[in-house]
Amino acid sequence: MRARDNLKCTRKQPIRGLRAQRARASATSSFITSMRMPTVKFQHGDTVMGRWPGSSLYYEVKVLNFDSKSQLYTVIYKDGTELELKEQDIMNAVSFQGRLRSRSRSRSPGRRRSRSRSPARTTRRSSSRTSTVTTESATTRREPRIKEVLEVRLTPMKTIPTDNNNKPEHREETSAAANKVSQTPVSKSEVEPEKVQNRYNLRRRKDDSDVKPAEPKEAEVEEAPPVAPAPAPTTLDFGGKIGAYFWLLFLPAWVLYVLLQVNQADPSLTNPPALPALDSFWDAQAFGIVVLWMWFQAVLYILPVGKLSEGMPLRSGERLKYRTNGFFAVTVSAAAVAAGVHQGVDFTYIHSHFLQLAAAALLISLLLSLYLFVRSCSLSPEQLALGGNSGNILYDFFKGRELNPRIKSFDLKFFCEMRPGLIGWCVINLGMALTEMKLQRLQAPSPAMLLVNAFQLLYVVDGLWNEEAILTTMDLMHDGFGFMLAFGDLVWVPFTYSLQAYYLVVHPNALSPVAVALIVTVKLLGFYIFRKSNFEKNAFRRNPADPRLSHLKSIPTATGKSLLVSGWWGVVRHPNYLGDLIMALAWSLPCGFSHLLPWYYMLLYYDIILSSGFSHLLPWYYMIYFIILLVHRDSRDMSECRRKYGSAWDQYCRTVPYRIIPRVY
Ligand SMILES: NC(=O)C1=CN([C@@H]2O[C@H](COP(=O)(O)OP(=O)(O)OC[C@H]3O[C@@H](n4cnc5c(N)ncnc54)[C@H](OP(=O)(O)O)[C@@H]3O)[C@@H](O)[C@H]2O)C=CC1
Ligand SMILES: CC(C)=CCC[C@@H](C)[C@H]1CC=C2C3=C(CC[C@@]21C)[C@@]1(C)CC[C@H](O)C(C)(C)[C@@H]1CC3
Repeated sequence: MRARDNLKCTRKQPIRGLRAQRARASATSSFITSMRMPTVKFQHGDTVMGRWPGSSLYYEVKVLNFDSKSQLYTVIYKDGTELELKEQDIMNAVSFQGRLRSRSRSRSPGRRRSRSRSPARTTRRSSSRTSTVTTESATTRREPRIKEVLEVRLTPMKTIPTDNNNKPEHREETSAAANKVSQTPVSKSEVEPEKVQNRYNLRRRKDDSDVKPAEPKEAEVEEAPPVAPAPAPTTLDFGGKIGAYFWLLFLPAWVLYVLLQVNQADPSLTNPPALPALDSFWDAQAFGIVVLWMWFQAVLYILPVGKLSEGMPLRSGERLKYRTNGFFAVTVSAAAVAAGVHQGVDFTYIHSHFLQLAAAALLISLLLSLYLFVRSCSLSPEQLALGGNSGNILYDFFKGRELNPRIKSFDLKFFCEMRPGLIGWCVINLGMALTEMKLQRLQAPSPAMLLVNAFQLLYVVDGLWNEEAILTTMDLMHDGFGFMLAFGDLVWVPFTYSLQAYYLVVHPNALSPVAVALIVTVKLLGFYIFRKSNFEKNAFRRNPADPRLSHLKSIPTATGKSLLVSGWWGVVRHPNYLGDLIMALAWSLPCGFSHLLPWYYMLLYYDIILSSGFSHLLPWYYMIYFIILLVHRDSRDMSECRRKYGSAWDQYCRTVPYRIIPRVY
């Protein structure tokens, strides 16, 4: 009851500025003096800024009480979450604003000009911004490398999921969820913070029904708050610094090795390719073709055709605009390629110069990564991605420092992720189909080749049709743009995702109509799960009140964003990965499953390893890589969401215990 009163009070009486703060403080302090209690910095009822555990985010909170024994303050967030915080993680709203102002003054002259310095203006800004206010903590500012350690007492609590209209979920369902929790405990590593040493004591108000998860409103987002510089990451992905050196050397070498291997007449493991002379990788014409292709895609990207979509709010609250005309780009590209085929352009060149084309793309991705790294050195820490500024040059070069590198409105990360590589992959597949026809003397591509081409084309066209959805993915929202993505987008995707088609050129595989029907069914099932789940998350992130999602339940988080706990996101934590994996299976099946047999025997008889052809692995290459990629991506995302959402994320993990495959993983 008291908590509810406090919450109402928070809503009705936002911070009124220094005078109100002082009046309240003096009234409470005389009360405290008369009670002969030890003096405490913040008083019951004060509206202050409280740091969210494990992050550098501060939210407006109300002080409920102070425990002199533990020296902890109990505070309540606007979504009803109660936490116990140490004094050093709480800031007086006025000094908080002062600090933000002084930071923004010293760091951004442009912003200084656009802001009023009057206290009234300051107060209004702080009270109107009901969602999040972001800054770095005093500790991280002074000592950016200090590991963030917050001693906060949190007790996992039941969060009552609301439906999409923010009505509390039906009681029975809540208790069902609670039962489920006790039956399926979440693993320790999932619940326990990885980077933060926390003792839990997180309480939610008993009655959540009137708590509307605060999604950022347009006006709030437009009033850009000062930006938190990216603190140096405390844990490094991809095996840390040593891992980054390894990947930097291994990934390009691996692609070139695989391409040399598949180029051989006998591509088996027992027949490793001889290292060719360096100049055989270089072909000026192939380089010119790759440059021309990228240029062509860049022109299509900047044409003022199609929608201008808004990205998700950045740490500054700003939202970038993206030209999402991917479907237009793929249509024009298809028309250009069709015209080329009609005019007799020899697309079998792609097959015969695959290695040189890949080497050219590798060179371009390397030059691009160098450019990205150099330009990121002159940026302020606010523009860097979280996780990309470890201070180690090679790690940061690999991981990517700048979050949204742009040349005017040309977004390099968005362009590379969605255009040249992705559309190029389809053109390569077409080249393989035409080569198959030529080498196998066919009138039309084989059914297996047609399936692989059609499935992967559908995947790419779907991605471009729903291009806006990429704006809510990890790469666009969190990852910096560096070698990993530049290489991934421009080399890895087009030149390794097309290996199934490459394989079929010289390894024909006859398919019965039943097999075709089965494979198509698998593909459609995967596609359905992938599309529906991505749609749900994307639509929910764009507009949580979307009427099409009114049947879904969500739980609020202290950041103002909610998490879906029903629908596809209530089945597993990454339903979109599940759909993607099923589709990957359908891409490999047309190449034949008998190739899996040698692998089965390999486990039994070592000597068969030597006689098993590497060619057998090729069609399953994507599937194997993709499982590794998605499992790793899932764990990266888990840590990131744990950091962002704290106990609400734990609650989600308890309610939805499986990550990708229901009841398996
Ligand atoms: N073919 C390929 O090579 C690859 C394909 N992909 C595909 O790309 C797509 C995007 O993948 P990716 O970016 O990795 O991840 P997701 O699209 O799954 O995005 C993860 C983010 O979604 C939000 N989220 C997580 N759980 C919930 C929930 N319950 N309710 C609402 N929001 C939630 C979180 O962000 P927040 O809360 O901050 O909004 C989280 O960080 C997937 O379909 C994947 O299969 C990915 C990699 C490679
Ligand atoms: C080994 C290595 C260097 C890996 C880098 C990872 C990248 C290859 C992938 C990271 C996320 C990706 C996505 C797609 C392609 C692969 C990369 C770039 C994607 C564009 C494919 C089409 C989908 O419809 C998609 C838009 C959902 C997807 C987004 C993520």
